[in-house]
Amino acid sequence: MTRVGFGYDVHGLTEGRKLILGGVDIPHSEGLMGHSDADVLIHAIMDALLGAAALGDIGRHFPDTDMRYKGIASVKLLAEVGKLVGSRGYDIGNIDATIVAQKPKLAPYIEQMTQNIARVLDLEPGRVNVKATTTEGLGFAGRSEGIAAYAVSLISSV
Ligand SMILES: Nc1ccn([C@@H]2O[C@H](COP(=O)(O)O)[C@@H](O)[C@H]2O)c(=O)n1
Ligand SMILES: C[C@@]1(CO)OP(=O)(O)OP(=O)(O)OC[C@H]1O
Repeated sequence: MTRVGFGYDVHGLTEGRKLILGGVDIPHSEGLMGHSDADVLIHAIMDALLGAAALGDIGRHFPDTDMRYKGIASVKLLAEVGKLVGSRGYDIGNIDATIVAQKPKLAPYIEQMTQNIARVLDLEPGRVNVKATTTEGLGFAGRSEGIAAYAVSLISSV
């Protein structure tokens, strides 16, 4: 059986934090706030995978009240989600994601993000696609108050 999953996440931008997206440390004047490294792209992807497998969401598996996850690299959590989905008898077909950010320009970092995600989930790179868009200055993302990410995934019973 093939199943689809969807994930969405938002984190606010602030000075004094690193900007980590798809496991890539991106030079910028601000970074994302969160209990973890606040990698909003990885969070959306994890929720898409958990959703496809009917396993809830990241808050259920990695509560933001648990100090084990304070400052953790979200790619480590993604590896856990990949194992969990695999342990339930599913293979990941593909992942597609969109980052919504007015700035910085993300195009130079997209390939590295894609490679990181594929490596962590032990997938061929062609099964992962990451995109970026602005909102033409509209809304919270357009005002650079935060960054959002959307993701979908397909998984299939082995
Ligand atoms: N933070 C971003 C946002 C977008 N891009 C790239 O620019 C292209 C055009 O963006 P629009 O919002 O005008 O659609 C988009 O397709 C991305 O390739 C980017 O690099 N970083
Ligand atoms: C990732 C977790 C880990 O504690 O913390 P945050 O970085 O705050 O991110 P969020 O998107 O709010 O999801 C909750 C948590 O699972």
